[in-house]
Amino acid sequence: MSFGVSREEIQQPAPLSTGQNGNVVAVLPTMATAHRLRLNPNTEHKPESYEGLQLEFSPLLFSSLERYLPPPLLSLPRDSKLHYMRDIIIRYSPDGERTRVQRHREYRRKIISRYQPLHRELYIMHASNFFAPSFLKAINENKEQSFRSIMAEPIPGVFTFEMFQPRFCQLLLSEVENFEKWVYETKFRIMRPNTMNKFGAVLDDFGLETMLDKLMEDFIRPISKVFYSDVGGSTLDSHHGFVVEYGIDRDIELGFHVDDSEVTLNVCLGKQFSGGDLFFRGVRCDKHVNTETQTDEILDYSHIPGRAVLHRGRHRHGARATTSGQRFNLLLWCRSSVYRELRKYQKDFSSWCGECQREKKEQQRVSIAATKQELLKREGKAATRT
Ligand SMILES: O=C(O)CCC(=O)C(=O)O
Ligand SMILES: [Fe+2]
Repeated sequence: MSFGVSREEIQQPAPLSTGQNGNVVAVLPTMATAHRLRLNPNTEHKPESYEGLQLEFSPLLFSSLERYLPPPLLSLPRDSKLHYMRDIIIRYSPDGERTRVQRHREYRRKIISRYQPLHRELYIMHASNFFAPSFLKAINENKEQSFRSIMAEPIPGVFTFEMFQPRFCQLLLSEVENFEKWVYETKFRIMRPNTMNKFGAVLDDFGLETMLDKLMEDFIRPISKVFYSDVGGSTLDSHHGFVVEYGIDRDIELGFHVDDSEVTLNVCLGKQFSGGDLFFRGVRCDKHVNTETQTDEILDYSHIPGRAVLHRGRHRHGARATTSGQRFNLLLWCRSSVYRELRKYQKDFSSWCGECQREKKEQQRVSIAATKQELLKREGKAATRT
């Protein structure tokens, strides 16, 4: 399940980027992600003892639940496992998170019971009707080489490929417009995808959650497992799916930001438009989110209907003004609860953060220079002795 989002604006020192006014980075604060458990317990695993700790639930509950944790979490410190399991228990406890989840469920239930879908065929995954044949073939082959054969990678970590059939794009657009019409006529107060968008609709809220879950699990996760394993690409387990709408009477542009996702799928659905380029400016961890852009991190991409862009959520980006016509894009923010838990303990992000990489290289350069200096000094001393 996913929730409405708010974004937080952060000051950004002037980046080395072309033409964007944005000296602001908008970061989407972390939303509650769906923590997951295994279906069957790992009977080989010997759980820790949680006796003697100040806990609001029985220590035995934690020991029993530990066998259900996803395998990568089992070797974490006891505190971490405790934290993860506590989040799950709280979700099912009387107050707090549970109230929030329940309110959102109630909101969805109301919409789904009142809104009449226009194209029911969209609500169940039908791969051969939805996807371009080249995309389906690559997914079926499920090999890095097959994925690469249909993809362009204009800058490391950003992949673009033909994904949806034109008819699917038209049907989804027409469904979203029908939903918006219903919202207008019934004056139902809906939540927009996030606070930076005044327009657009959360697809999960009006019945498309199951279809989008399938899209993530069967189509995006296999690709992410290959290209984004360093940010939990193989353990994506929840999503936030929505459509954004740009044009003269809609949103115009989208400021510089990072997504609240591990991996983002962004597909242009149409219609006819000019402008609206997506710009990328390097991947950053929390600590480095406001650091300068390097020249080799600059990418400007023009959307093409039916074509997908796949990137890490932490890849800084924004969308320029749509100057005429209307642009609709489908966004699927894919998240991994397991990765988010692990990230709290792992502070080396140099496999994906451009600035962490630069810092690491600089440290290595300094240490090599110091070693060379030391060796030269020793050789110099040895030379004077002989
Ligand atoms: O409009 C676009 O293509 C970008 C949308 C986006 O980045 C977002 O909604 O997070
Ligand atoms: Fe985004």
